[in-house]
Amino acid sequence: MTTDPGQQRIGIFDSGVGGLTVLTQLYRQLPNESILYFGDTARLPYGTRTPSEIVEFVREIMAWLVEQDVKMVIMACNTSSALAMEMVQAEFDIPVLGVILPGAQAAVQQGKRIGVIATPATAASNAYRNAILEMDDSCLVWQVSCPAFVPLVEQNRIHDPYTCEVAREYLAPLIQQRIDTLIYGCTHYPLLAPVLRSLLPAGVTSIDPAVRVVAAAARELELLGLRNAGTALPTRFCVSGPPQQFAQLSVQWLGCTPAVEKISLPTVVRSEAGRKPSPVSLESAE
Ligand SMILES: N[C@@H](CCC(=O)O)C(=O)O
Repeated sequence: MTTDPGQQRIGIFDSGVGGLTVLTQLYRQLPNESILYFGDTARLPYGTRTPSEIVEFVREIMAWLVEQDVKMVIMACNTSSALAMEMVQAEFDIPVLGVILPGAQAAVQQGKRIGVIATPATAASNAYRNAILEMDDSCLVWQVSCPAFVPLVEQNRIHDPYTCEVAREYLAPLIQQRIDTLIYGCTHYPLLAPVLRSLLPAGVTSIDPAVRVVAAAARELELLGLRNAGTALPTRFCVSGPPQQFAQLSVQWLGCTPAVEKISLPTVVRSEAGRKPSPVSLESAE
């Protein structure tokens, strides 16, 4: 166990390279913090999985991150944030932030006609629609499920003409509705920003929830007295699939080739350390 809690790492996770958009924001806004990045590359994409599969994956990842002694977790994955936030808050006793609320908040401060592009699981969950309407019920929300995007990013086909074609199709109904704001409702999508921006009318503001979630993490660390006063350690990158593939793909966004470890996630058992103890009933407390 680390003695100074400030020096513990912040754990962030995604199915693949999408979380790098959150990592980039962490480097910008919290340069002194040390990060542990996990990409569940053996099981991506998450967006076409069932809700119960997603909850199970997140449970395993959370248990592993707690084992690694992180001081906070940022779910750098909209699909996980949309489907597993409730489970995480009920079962794990460390600060955890998701991307949905910060993204919704940024959008309602920006516009009234809001488009959301997201994975099929996130779109079907209505997490963004519900969060936006709860904050401002005068907003209009259109959600589009974009199943092709994550595989295209993970196959490094961002500049492929086919990607532009697919993006044009996904954005068409939103442009037709004259949206003024577009939420990148998947952390992979800011990596497609050059393509998406070339198709969107100039007046549409695009929202990357990563900016806000990291700002919220900074406030939370401050509040809890968990900011690192020292210098950041190099980011530790871990994946469940081939490490070389992740390293080769991510170099274009990181600007250097990361050292990547392959790890196996633990099978979760209820009484693991760091998890909330199950509530004690009156009978057993007596
Ligand atoms: N980065 C993705 C995960 C997408 C996927 O694996 O389908 C998200 O934010 O939802």
